[in-house]
Amino acid sequence: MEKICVAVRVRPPTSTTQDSNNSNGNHWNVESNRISLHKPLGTPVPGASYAFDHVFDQNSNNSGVYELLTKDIILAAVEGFNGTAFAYGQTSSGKTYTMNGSENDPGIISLAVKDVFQNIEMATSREFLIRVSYMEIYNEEINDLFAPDNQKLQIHESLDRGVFVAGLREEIVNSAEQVLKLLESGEVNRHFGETNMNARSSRSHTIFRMVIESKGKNANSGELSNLDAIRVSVLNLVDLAGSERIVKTGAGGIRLKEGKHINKSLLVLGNVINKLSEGPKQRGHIPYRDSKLTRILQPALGGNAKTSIICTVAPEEVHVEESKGTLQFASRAKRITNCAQVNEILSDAALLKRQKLEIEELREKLQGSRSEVLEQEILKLRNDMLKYELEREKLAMELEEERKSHKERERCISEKQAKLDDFNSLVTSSDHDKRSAQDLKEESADKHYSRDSESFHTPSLKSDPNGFVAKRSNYSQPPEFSPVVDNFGNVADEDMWLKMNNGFTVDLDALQFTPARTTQSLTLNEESPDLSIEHYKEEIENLKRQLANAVGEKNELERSHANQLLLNNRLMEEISELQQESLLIRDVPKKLSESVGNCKDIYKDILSVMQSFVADEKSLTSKLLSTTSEIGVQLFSSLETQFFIAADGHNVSVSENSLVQKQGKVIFERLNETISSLVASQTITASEQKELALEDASATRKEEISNELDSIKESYHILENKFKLNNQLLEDCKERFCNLERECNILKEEKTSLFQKLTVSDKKLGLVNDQYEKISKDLNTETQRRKKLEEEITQFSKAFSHRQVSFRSFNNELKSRIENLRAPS
Ligand SMILES: Nc1ncnc2c1ncn2[C@@H]1O[C@H](COP(=O)(O)OP(=O)(O)OP(=O)(O)O)[C@@H](O)[C@H]1O
Repeated sequence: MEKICVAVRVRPPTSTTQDSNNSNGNHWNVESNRISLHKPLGTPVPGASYAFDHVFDQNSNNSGVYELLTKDIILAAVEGFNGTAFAYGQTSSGKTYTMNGSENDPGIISLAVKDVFQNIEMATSREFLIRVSYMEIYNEEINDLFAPDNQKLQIHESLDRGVFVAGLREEIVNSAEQVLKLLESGEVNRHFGETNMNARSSRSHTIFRMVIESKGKNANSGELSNLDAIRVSVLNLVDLAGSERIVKTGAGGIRLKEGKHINKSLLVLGNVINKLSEGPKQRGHIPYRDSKLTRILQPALGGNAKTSIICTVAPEEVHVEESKGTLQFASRAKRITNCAQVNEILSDAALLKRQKLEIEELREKLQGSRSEVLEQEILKLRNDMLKYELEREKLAMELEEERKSHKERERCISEKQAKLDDFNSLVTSSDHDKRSAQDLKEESADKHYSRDSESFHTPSLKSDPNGFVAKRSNYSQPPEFSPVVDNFGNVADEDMWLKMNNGFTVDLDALQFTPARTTQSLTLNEESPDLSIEHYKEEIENLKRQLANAVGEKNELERSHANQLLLNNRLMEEISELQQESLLIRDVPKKLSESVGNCKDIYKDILSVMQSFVADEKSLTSKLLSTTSEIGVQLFSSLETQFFIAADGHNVSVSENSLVQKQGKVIFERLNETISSLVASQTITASEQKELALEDASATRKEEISNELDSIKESYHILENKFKLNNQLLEDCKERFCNLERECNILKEEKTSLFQKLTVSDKKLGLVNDQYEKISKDLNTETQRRKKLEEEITQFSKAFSHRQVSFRSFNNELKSRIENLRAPS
């Protein structure tokens, strides 16, 4: 047995609260492992001093916290002990910072992951398998952070796995880096939200889980008991959502709903811690089942695990009340003792494990049903079992009969086969005996055997006189008929024919039997010598058909026999399954009887607690309570008896039923008596009534006033907050107005300078326009001048060509005159 390790960590004041913290109010003082509230002048506030295993002040870092609080748990987890570390505290007190850390100050989760892998590397004598999962409990629903589609997962409980979340994705990992990457991806799916208290407030409880399995490396050679065992430990690292006062967080809508769920589950956690801190005798029923969080953390709280809790505290004076609440929670948690032990599973117990699982599944299936339904189901299963047994016996008998008739048929077939063989041998020997000189005559004729001969295709006999064909053709008497081929199985194949007949090929298809044989050595024929060969043929054909039928029948029977065997095996399997199931079911009433016993104890506890609230033992309420208690206990006892009887393996007999009925009757009478006595006690005197009425009225009034006072306080807080908010808004507005005014002036200046620039540009534009018009005019004049010049050039070129023509004719004329002149006259 060891106590839970509890530490407190005070976070540094946040930038938004730093100013208010500087105000000279009460403050927390940390000294060694003690934290106490001090007045502004340093005197301690009475009753507000707490001691823990460790107290970390504002200057602490995550690795310091890890070293002192969590490292041992991680080492133990590698050695096979379950471990849990969780952070508890009001919203914005630094839980997520402690568990997840920051870039410069890695949190407990990443330090733990790295340490696990480092320790595994050092444990060289064992081999390890690590699985990780990451879930959140958001609005009392479990979601898988590694697989966002896995929502609303259910919690189950089994003998070997304990409490577990069904359907949660588990990743097998082999390095710290891989785990940290997975965590990063899971973090994206987590629910965060902004509140007045925390810009990034966790809206869900998260549980990061590592399952560490290990086995000795030399399992086969070493001592069986130690090395063959598999160690399985579960390490939970939990970041709880913070408790919050709705007024402070300013939550509404979704945030409000989340806040309610968070507070409710933390309240249940508080209740569980309260109960556990009371010690084993006083604690009674522990309400683990009241929330998913406590259900999952059940082994960590008073169970088989090493557990540490880090309670985070916000230093600001405004949070003093919440911080006190956290410290009280921590003080109570300190009293809890756990009993951690190495979890070892023997490998040859795997079958047993599976059976336990099946029993568990069956139990779960049956849980929630009422006892009659259970009994009916048991009866139904028993009936089914009997039915199956009967059916099995019937089938076994049928099978036996089938076997017998099968043997009979086989015997018939073998007899027929023997007959047929006899017949064949008779036919063969008779053929052999009746070889005749006719063969010799045919021998010469066969020399000239022609393949064209339509009548009789018989192979050469001379080629191999001792061969099969020759022998078969060697009739002692002149045959009128060729031998009868009884069975083509005995006839040589084509190659053989060729070998035997020196290249002569016989057409087996054309082989015919000659008609009407007169002599046969067969006994049958002796009795009826006139029997024709057709008759034999027919008989042989018949026998062959019979044989084929018999063989078919035999095959069919073999098939059905195999089917029957299969069916039989299947039935045997089903029956043994059913027998196992019925054995398991037989255990159910016993378990139910146990759980009814437990319920009875819890019920008693509840009622005794309720009675302790009633001051006057003789009051009506007290009487009512004690009667209810007795009735309830009796009811539970009858249920217990019922289940006990059922667990004994009997159906509830008539006499037992009447016993239960009697008990019911007694309960009913007791109830009637109580009601009448209650009614009687109501007739009290008028003065007593008045007194009571007055007392009631004053109590009610007092309660009303106290309620009103509470609501006024609450409204005052709300108004105060609103006032602060409005002031803040006003300040913001002023600042924004100044900013806007400044921006407006700048804009005005910009506008004037732009206007000036615009005028200058206008002037420049006018000048450019003038220049443009002038250039256009010049261009027109130039164009016209150019046109004129072109016309002149045209005229000049016309005149030039005209002159060129007249010059050429003048030249010609001149040339002819010179010719004339030169010519001798
Ligand atoms: N030890 C610390 N050193 C520096 N900053 C811290 C420390 N603890 C908390 N903070 C800062 O305080 C703020 C609130 O912390 P955090 O989000 O961890 O609170 P929480 O308890 O997880 O709140 P909630 O329950 O709303 O999720 C964050 O900005 C965080 O960085």
